[in-house]
Amino acid sequence: MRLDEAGGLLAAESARYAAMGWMRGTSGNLSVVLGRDPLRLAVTASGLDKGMLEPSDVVEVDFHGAPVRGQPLAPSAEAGLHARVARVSGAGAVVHVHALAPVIAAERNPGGIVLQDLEMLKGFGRPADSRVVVPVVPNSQDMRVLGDAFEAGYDPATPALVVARHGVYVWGDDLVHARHRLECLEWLLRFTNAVEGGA
Ligand SMILES: CSCCC(=O)C(=O)COP(=O)(O)O
Ligand SMILES: [Zn+2]
Repeated sequence: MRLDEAGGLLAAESARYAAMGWMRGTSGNLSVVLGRDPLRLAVTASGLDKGMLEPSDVVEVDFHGAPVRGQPLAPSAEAGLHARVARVSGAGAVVHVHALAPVIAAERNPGGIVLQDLEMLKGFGRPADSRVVVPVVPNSQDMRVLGDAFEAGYDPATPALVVARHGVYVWGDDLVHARHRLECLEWLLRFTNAVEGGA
């Protein structure tokens, strides 16, 4: 995929998440894989209102999340984790939002959030009767620390990571696949929070 094509897709998906209230302020970031050998991603630029991105508000980064050449905008501060997730999982797209339900669920379940016997698990790529543990890692400003924590608990069958007191990452074959998974996971976590008591 070309960078300009990726920019259009990332801007449209970001606007959609922002309208859902999952990218408040300048929070959240999205990426799509442009090529695998070597790994290249298009990632949203840092610090912008993700509900108002232009297709040019993206940056091409390498497998460390660093810009591949002189580009006018800085990549997302979390580009390094996007690249790590794409590299380890083989996903074609990684999405990160600041929806509230995942953060509340992680606060209550810092060792991992258990989801079980729910029809919506099928929208997360798992059988309805399965037992899924969504990993939770402590927040860090160092993407290598977050990446190491992600990789240590990585289960190829579970395409999500919750960063405590921060937000959630979900990945898929492409941006639409990742969105469908995220929408279902957010529903599952809202359900879990409600059953456990509270929001
Ligand atoms: C108020 S958002 C704090 C930074 C963050 O967690 C985030 O998702 C946005 O960072 P970016 O560098 O991608 O704008
Ligand atoms: Zn974030």
